[in-house]
Amino acid sequence: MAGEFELIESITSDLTVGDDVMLSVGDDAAVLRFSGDTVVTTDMLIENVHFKRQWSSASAVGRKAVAVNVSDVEAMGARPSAVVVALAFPKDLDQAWVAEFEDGVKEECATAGVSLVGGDLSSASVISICVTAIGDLEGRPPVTRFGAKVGEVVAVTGRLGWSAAGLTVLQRGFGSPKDMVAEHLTPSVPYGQGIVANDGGATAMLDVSDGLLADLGHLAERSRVGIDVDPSSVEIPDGVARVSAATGRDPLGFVLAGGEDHALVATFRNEAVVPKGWRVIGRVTDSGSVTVDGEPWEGSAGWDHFA
Ligand SMILES: Nc1ncnc2c1ncn2[C@@H]1O[C@H](COP(=O)(O)OP(=O)(O)O)[C@@H](O)[C@H]1O
Ligand SMILES: Cc1ncc(C[n+]2csc(CCOP(=O)(O)OP(=O)(O)O)c2C)c(N)n1
Ligand SMILES: [Mg+2]
Ligand SMILES: [Mg+2]
Ligand SMILES: [Mg+2]
Repeated sequence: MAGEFELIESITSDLTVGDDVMLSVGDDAAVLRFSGDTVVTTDMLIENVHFKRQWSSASAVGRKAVAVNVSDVEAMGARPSAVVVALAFPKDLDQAWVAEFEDGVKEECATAGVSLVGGDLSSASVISICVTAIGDLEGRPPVTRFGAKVGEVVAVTGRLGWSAAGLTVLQRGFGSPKDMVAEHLTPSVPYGQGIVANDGGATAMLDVSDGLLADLGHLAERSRVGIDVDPSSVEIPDGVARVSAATGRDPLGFVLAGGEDHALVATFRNEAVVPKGWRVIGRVTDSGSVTVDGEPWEGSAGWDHFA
């Protein structure tokens, strides 16, 4: 393994940045210039909690670390601008793992349209990653979790259930359906749709990380409303149906409570204003809780790190 500063040099020597980056890596902090209010968010990926080395390539872990963070910037209705990436790993880790991880980070930054403007390296007993993502509202209002009103519709864009189906087969030692597994290892965030929803009049929004019903629960609580999901409007992807048949688990469970989807879910005043590419899956009610076809969901609504 190279020394810390040689590693930083090899990671950062080929970086390119966007026009809003005044100063990138090599100083004590980066400097960005925005035209509107700034959005900032952070999320960690911890080995054996969020990924396993035997399941994920280093590149997939790098891509996921960026994707799950930029997803939160999208969920505020902002334009994602930049990320900083902190990585800690065991001293005996193969240096190629670090290089491939950083390649994955850069690849996803390019896909998401963000600049890598800094980071940190440390040693640790397991691979631990912390990304902070920054976005520019460019004069728009933020789309919060607390703006949903009774009578509005709930709509989603992105893939629901794929990630959980992929995780389920990985946990059983299998590698297919490949599209489900790939989605779990690197979620395909609907980049650009946060702004589309904001400009389309979304009244509240979040990204689905813990599970659709759990996350809708956060939105309902913050907005002091209820939400009813119409299960007949929720598509069951082929791969989810296959994993469900193989495991005997309810396909709706993957879609409604699976987690790590990084789809965007938002409320809109009515169906007519729902943007193209978004599917209506439910309504905002006055029940004060999240229901599925009017009934409480039996079983887990999503992930809890300490449950
Ligand atoms: N350790 C912490 N200190 C301060 N705020 C936190 C901490 N952990 C989570 N939060 C905040 O709590 C809110 C919910 O967090 P979380 O469920 O992780 O959101 P998300 O699923 O979008 O990542 C966010 O606003 C987040 O910034
Ligand atoms: C090895 C492994 N076990 C379990 C999971 C499943 N899992 C881990 S964290 C999580 C929920 C989302 O992660 P979190 O850190 O809560 O993200 P946030 O809500 O903060 O965006 C899920 C479904 C996984 N991805 N990898
Ligand atoms: Mg979080
Ligand atoms: Mg979120
Ligand atoms: Mg969470």
